Amino acid sequence: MSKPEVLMTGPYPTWDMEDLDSRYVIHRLWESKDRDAFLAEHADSVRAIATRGELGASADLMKRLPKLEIVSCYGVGTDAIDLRFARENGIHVTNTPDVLTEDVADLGMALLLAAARQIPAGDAHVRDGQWVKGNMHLTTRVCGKRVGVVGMGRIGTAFARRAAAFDCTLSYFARTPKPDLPYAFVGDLVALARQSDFLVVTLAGGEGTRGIVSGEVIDALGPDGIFVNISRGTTVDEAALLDALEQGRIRGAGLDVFLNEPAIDPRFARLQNTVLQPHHGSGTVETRQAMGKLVRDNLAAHFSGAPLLTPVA
Ligand SMILES: NC(=O)c1ccc[n+]([C@@H]2O[C@H](COP(=O)([O-])OP(=O)(O)OC[C@H]3O[C@@H](n4cnc5c(N)ncnc54)[C@H](O)[C@@H]3O)[C@@H](O)[C@H]2O)c1
Ligand SMILES: O=C(O)[C@H](O)COP(=O)(O)O
Repeated sequence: MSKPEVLMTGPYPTWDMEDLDSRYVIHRLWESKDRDAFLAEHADSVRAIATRGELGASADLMKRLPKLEIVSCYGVGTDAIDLRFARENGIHVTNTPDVLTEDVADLGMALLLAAARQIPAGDAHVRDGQWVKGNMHLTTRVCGKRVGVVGMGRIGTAFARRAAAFDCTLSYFARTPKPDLPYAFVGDLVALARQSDFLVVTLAGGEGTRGIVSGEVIDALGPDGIFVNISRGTTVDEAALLDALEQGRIRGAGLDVFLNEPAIDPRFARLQNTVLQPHHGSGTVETRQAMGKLVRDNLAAHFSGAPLLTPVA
């Protein structure tokens, strides 16, 4: 039997590419010189898209592939996939939940610690020879503080567990209370920010959460507050965040996600009170291997008629 044809929107690590190449005919969209011509050439044979969280699959792309059966996403966030179009057209969508949760939560904790304890500044103090001239300025304690988690899903819950181990007091904002969790539910995001020392965003992206962390929420966090975002850049009013950081209206931030990645607003690079990461929450070998395996297992399940492991649509 001939191999199913799969359109890939961007590359995966070598260990995935080798396996995918052995099982499927892979069409590498990112290598095409003329995207329209490339899609037209393979339109009648592509049965699957293997994509990444940030590349997604738009309705426009899916429309051009009339034989499309499944979109398998390397990432848990499906905000860049037009789920409505997929559902209306009977196209399956899968993602990679759970396998990345712990590493993303780890990075969230690392960003909080790095921003509060100003680890990059301490590193520079030692590295640049400033230490012999004098001691570094004092920083902010993390343990025992009040942490507000915005969006209490898998990653939010894993982050809260870590913060609890630092003896922090946890409260959270979600659409509905989670009675199984031993943390206080706060249904008003401004109120949550006002009563928190640190605000940590772990929400899903997409239109439902766009700009939900508004200027008002950031101001409510206050001049001693630290903001951490490990969700999507879209969840925060980024201009308001930048203004607040530049003007010292919040103490600092730890950010893994931004608008317009990777060409982020250059104002971020000039901030001394902010720790930046290149959307690397899931960026460990262990997690990326597990994510790639899940993408491949979902495709294999689909093409063998078995139930999908992690269906979204
Ligand atoms: N930084 C990274 O590298 C990285 C890695 C993986 C995931 N992520 C992001 O983290 C997000 C969360 O992942 P997860 O596995 O925890 O997903 P999840 O679905 O378990 O959690 C998302 C939470 O957001 C909540 N939510 C959605 N819309 C909301 C709204 N309008 N108001 C309040 N709460 C709302 C949901 O109820 C859910 O609890 C992903 O969607 C992705 O965007 C980032
Ligand atoms: O590559 C990514 O975007 C992240 O590592 C994981 O994807 P997600 O953030 O879409 O889950």
